[in-house]
Amino acid sequence: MSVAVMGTGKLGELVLAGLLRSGRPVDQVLATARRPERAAELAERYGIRPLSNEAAVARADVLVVGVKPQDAGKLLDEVGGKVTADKLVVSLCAGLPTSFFAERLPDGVPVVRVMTNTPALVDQAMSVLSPGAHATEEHLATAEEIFKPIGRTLRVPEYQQDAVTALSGSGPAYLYLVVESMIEAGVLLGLPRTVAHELAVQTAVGSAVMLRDSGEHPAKLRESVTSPAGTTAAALRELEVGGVRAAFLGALEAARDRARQIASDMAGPGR
Ligand SMILES: NC(=O)C1=CN([C@@H]2O[C@H](COP(=O)(O)OP(=O)(O)OC[C@H]3O[C@@H](n4cnc5c(N)ncnc54)[C@H](OP(=O)(O)O)[C@@H]3O)[C@@H](O)[C@H]2O)C=CC1
Ligand SMILES: O=C(O)[C@@H]1CCC=N1
Repeated sequence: MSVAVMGTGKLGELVLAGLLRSGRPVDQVLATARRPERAAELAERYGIRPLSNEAAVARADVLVVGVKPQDAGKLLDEVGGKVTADKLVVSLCAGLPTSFFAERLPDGVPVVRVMTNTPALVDQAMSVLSPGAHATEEHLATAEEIFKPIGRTLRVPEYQQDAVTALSGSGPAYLYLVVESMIEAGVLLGLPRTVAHELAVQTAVGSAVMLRDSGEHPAKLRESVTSPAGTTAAALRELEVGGVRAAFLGALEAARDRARQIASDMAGPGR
């Protein structure tokens, strides 16, 4: 089964690299790019020969749409009409419902919507799948074959995908901001930047692995760090005064609302 990444940017490249890393033969991994310089970069890095969108649609069994949501309409105008119902379209586009694709593809073409994230780089992605109208169990399993080797997968009903995008799609950025802020705080306290960096990164990695492997609720793990009348309680009070929890609630709502806005901006003919 051959897979084409259509629009190989930051996320598309991670999927492409994951396909190759997971042992898929190089002649079954295809990619398209808009700019010749980008095509050359991908060819050099992965030993593939990027091809046109039209050639990818003709050759691949699975078409992974990696363009920005705002470019998806144009891509579908270009090649959507040539996609046949024996192919599978996998959309990585934030916000866009599978109905957006169904309206621009021939009748019966199956579409699976997937929200993955950048830890795909280290086979630690969280990829969340939802079937569109014509996608069967077999199509979902085919999509999972692409994403399981690069992390965890989960299926949710499509109406949950904007919330998923806000949590795990954008989530790495929130965690990086926390680590970045801890590094700056360490520097403020007088630590050399390299030391602050190492401490913050290893603390993030150790805490994340413990969270996953212990299976404990984060509140319990936080309590076990917080000694009575100790340093952690003093720090946590400042974070609560700063409204960190409320800021996260507001941030995820904003991300969810932005996903909805992207979809409504793209709705209608000619977009
Ligand atoms: N980045 C992330 O963490 C995540 C992104 N996503 C989704 O993934 C998608 C890609 O995001 P991201 O990788 O960040 O964005 P990028 O802009 O890095 O990637 C999009 C790529 O598509 C290319 N492209 C656009 N139109 C065409 C076309 N007609 N034919 C061929 N290639 C084309 C662009 O080319 P050019 O280089 O010329 O601009 C670019 O390389 C988005 O839909 C986003 O919502 C989902 C989850 C996480
Ligand atoms: O910021 C974005 O729109 C994309 C989708 C989720 C993560 N990055």
